[in-house]
Amino acid sequence: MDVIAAYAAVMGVARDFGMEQVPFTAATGRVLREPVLSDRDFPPYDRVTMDGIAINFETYAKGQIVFGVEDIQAAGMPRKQLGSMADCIEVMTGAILPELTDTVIQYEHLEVSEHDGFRRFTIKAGVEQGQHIHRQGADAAAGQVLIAAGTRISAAETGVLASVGKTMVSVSRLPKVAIITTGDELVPVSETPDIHQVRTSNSYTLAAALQAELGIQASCYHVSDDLTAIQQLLGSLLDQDVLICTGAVSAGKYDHLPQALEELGMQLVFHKVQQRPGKPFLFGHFENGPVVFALPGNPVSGFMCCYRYVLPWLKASLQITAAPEPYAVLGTDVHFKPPLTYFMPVRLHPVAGGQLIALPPPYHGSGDLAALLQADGFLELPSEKEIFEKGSSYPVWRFRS
Ligand SMILES: Nc1nc2c(c(=O)[nH]1)N[C@H]1C(S)=C(S)[C@@H](COP(=O)(O)OP(=O)(O)OC[C@H]3O[C@@H](n4cnc5c(N)ncnc54)[C@H](O)[C@@H]3O)O[C@H]1N2
Ligand code: MOO
Repeated sequence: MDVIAAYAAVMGVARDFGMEQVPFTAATGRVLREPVLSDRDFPPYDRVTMDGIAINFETYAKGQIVFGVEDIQAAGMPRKQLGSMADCIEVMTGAILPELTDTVIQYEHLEVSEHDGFRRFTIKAGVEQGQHIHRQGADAAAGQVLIAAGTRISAAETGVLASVGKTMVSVSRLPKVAIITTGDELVPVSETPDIHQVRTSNSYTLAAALQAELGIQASCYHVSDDLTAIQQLLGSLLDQDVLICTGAVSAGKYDHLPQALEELGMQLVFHKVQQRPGKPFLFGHFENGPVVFALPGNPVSGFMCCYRYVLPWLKASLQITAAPEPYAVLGTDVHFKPPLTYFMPVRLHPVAGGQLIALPPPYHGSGDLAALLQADGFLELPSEKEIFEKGSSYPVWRFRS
């Protein structure tokens, strides 16, 4: 199966994890499931945007430049009204524009003087009618959709939720995800491995990706290379929404995972994708049970499959409105012969004009986890070609922004 077909097959079994109501203060990073409307015009009144005075422009247009001060209108004060067209009201940023005024002049363009105990302002610069007023409804009318359903709530959305008084919001429920690692060569992080052993890292990489990208808190399990033990563990996790396994999925004598999943009743969608890394990737689902991503054990393989398949699937299932994939431009010629889609680790260099130039760091294959430290994403080089010229562009799956 090729990458395009595998991706389509994965997306074909998208699930809905449901919704929940959360306080807006706890909603950052979550996916909004209802449109958020403006409860009133934005701004809700003609808002003064400079500290200074408000006048009626017609008086100024007739040639008057000295204005006596009648009153003051500060932010938070109920609206006042200009008594005489020959006068002004001092106004502060954020205040409602006083009635019968239509123009604001900032203090920097004024000279203050006192006359018979009265304060007066003389205008020292040109004035345009209506200046320094943020008009009622200029940003949004009451009842307008400000945030569409499907938006991932960022700091900007949080501010708008506060502005419209939306204390509780409906968001996608986060799925229950279990990450299962396999392999007798793996030892816990806190232990010193023997020469033939390695510390386990895949569960941490994948859990970190889910946490960072979607705020999902996965639970992690490890099981030895034993068919019965694998079956027991998987059997106890069928109440999860998603199982992400790593390792034991290729052709080795101890690669029991495909058999264990099949015997538990998983419906296999595919096993093996024409890609490097990540060729032994297996995908399936249980009827009324979890969706299963069985990723190859090699650390870069699992990581790539997570960004190319697992995260897009989770985003679709969480009902996030999809953004188009970014492209990057190859900064060097690349040769890749096998008839496989090549996901090449690349560092991305932004250049003037908005392009991203992709350059591969030294990379020694899918066991070379440390190569990712010098990379920002995977450039997807299609299987139909062997030579990829400098200057050509391809989709890039970013894991660092
Ligand atoms: N005869 C064949 N051999 C292999 C094939 C094949 O098609 N035919 N595919 C190769 C490819 S490609 C990959 S990728 C690997 C994937 O193998 P498995 O998914 O079965 O993974 P393991 O054999 O269990 O482990 C591979 C490698 O990754 C290390 N690993 C595993 N889990 C972790 C972890 N949690 N943390 C850190 N490192 C981990 C493991 O130690 C191995 O070095 O198969 C090829 N072989
Ligand atoms: O496809 Mo494997 O993931 O090359 O190492």
